Amino acid sequence: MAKETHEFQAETKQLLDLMIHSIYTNHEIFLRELISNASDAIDKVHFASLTNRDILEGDDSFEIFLQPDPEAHTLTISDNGIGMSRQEVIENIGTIAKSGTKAFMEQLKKAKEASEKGEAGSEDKDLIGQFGVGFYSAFMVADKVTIETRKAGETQATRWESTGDGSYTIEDGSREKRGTSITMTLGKEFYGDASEENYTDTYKLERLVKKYSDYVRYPIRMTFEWEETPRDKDGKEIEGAEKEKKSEVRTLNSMQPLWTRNKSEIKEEEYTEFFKNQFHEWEKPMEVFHTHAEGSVEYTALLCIPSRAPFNLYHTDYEPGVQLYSRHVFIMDKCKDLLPDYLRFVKGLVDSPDLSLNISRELLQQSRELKVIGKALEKNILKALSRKMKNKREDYEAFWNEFGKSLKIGVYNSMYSGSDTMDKLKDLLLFLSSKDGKLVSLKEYTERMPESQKKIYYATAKDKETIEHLPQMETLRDKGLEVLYLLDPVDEFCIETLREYDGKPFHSISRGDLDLEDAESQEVKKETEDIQKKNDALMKDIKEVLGDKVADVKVSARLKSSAVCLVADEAGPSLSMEQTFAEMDNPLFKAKRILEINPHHALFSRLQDLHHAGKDNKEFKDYCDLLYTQALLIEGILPENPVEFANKIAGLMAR
Ligand SMILES: Nc1ncnc2c1ncn2[C@@H]1O[C@H](COP(=O)(O)OP(=O)(O)OP(=O)(O)O)[C@@H](O)[C@H]1O
Repeated sequence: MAKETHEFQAETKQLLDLMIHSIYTNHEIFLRELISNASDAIDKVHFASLTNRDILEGDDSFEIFLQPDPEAHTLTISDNGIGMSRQEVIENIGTIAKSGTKAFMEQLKKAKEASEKGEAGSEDKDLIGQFGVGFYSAFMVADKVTIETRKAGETQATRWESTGDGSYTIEDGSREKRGTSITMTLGKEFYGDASEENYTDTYKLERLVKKYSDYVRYPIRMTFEWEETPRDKDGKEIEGAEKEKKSEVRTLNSMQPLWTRNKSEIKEEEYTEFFKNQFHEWEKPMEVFHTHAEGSVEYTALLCIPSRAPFNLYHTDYEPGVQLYSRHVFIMDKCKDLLPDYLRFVKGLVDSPDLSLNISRELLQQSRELKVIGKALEKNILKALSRKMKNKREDYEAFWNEFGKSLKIGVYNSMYSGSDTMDKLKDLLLFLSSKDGKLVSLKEYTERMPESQKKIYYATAKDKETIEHLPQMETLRDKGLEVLYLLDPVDEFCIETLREYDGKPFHSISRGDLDLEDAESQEVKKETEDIQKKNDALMKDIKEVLGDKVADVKVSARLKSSAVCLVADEAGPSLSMEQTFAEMDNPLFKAKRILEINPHHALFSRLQDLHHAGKDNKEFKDYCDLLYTQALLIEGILPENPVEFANKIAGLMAR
């Protein structure tokens, strides 16, 4: 096919521009990224060869080869992996289909700004791996990148070339063997003996491979050349003899998988490097699990809880799962059937001789062995979390802030899966408390409940301040009752799924009756019921005016200084759940709204007066409407018709 020139996608252009002009100083990681791509490509052909040996075309000595050329100022990284077809090159290299790219660019811009402001540490963030824009990192050091690739099983090779300036060319290539070679024509700061970052220097490359890619499972090889004075038969240099050129191909990486080594001999930094290398982590993991078991199923697991949640952890494009190996041979990436979904943030691998290499992935994912391993690992992780919560509270809270949402979603989902997940997770949950503004567990909450309190109270809103200003909070605050603040929409779904903790039911302060048991509250309740009876007609007429906006209108026992509040009926969704459903474009779930009016507020007697003048009186109707809209606003819900509301207020003010 003829040579074609293609424009990069607008997003790709932006990304390349940022890469090239980035202040991102850790250029050397480009090597790790390209080696990691090469290793992935070999994994793919290796795996395909398990069921189709022909794909290897007789070449099964997998390797990655580095070829620096100081004269031409180039560095080539070759692999005999799966390769790419012309179409795949266009799809994988020319376009960025990943939704993460935008987020990546924002982070990169932020890092740039932070570094311009001189904020410490801002430049070390290894953003590249996190967002999976690995290949493009080549443009940090190269003025031109050339790819020669041939897909295993196909005959035509493809050549791709770009200077990173907005377009690339693509044409037929001449590569004969399957696999990919990426040649970087290095920028002038990146070659030559005078350069601090000379990527044509074999010793520098060797050091970088040791540092970043030592555990890569395939040999990373390079030819070393040197000059040597010839020696005599006793091994002594021959005086005056002319130096001879020597060369040797050496393997740069140890290839010994870290997880096969003895735990006690592994340093913390080695684990950190490993997770950075293999799992695109960019900081030291929060927790590392390295276990070996020899029960009914033998396995070694090396897992970690990262120190930060990836930006897309809860998006559909996030792929959870751990890598699987059998006797150190890679089987698959991202096996999501090993651990439950609520542990989707756990990264790492499992290597087991009991996992079969030769069955389909579908069967493998349902295998008994995998289930046994998964259950054991889940147990280990939960135990470790529970220990952390008990003994290292600060660390646990750091974990919670990053990954708590996952556990809460896990509890909610157990409603459908019918599993015992809920029981496993309930003691690991934390919520913000009204007591001291700190995070509290359900156990801690119930242990410090006064005896007269029979329920666990909670309030929902977008932020702490809104809850603190809710009219309903006043009574509870006055009585010194602790309220859990549920600030994330998933919190309420989680609590509703649990229903109770240690026999104590959860109760929203914006729902049904508060059921306070103390003597004073009982008295208020009785008094409220009396007022309700006496004002039955008033309540009925307010309800009639408001029509189907509310399910009921009641005299309130929960209000102190505010005139009104809106609560939801005991059954059905709450107001905040209704909001969440509406945001999810699911407006069918509606809360049954109950308007509560404070009988001790001056407005109440005004309402009574207006009511005396007749329920069809316009002013009475306006008051009812205004009261309802106020209650909506307090809940953070916009009125359906803000103009009408504003006009009514204006009219009232002008009177
Ligand atoms: N050496 C290679 N051999 C075959 N395909 C490759 C090679 N290098 C890159 N690719 C293809 O190009 C795609 C894009 O690579 P890139 O490094 O930008 O992202 P990635 O590898 O998918 O993500 P990440 O860097 O997070 O692993 C790869 O997914 C792969 O399909």
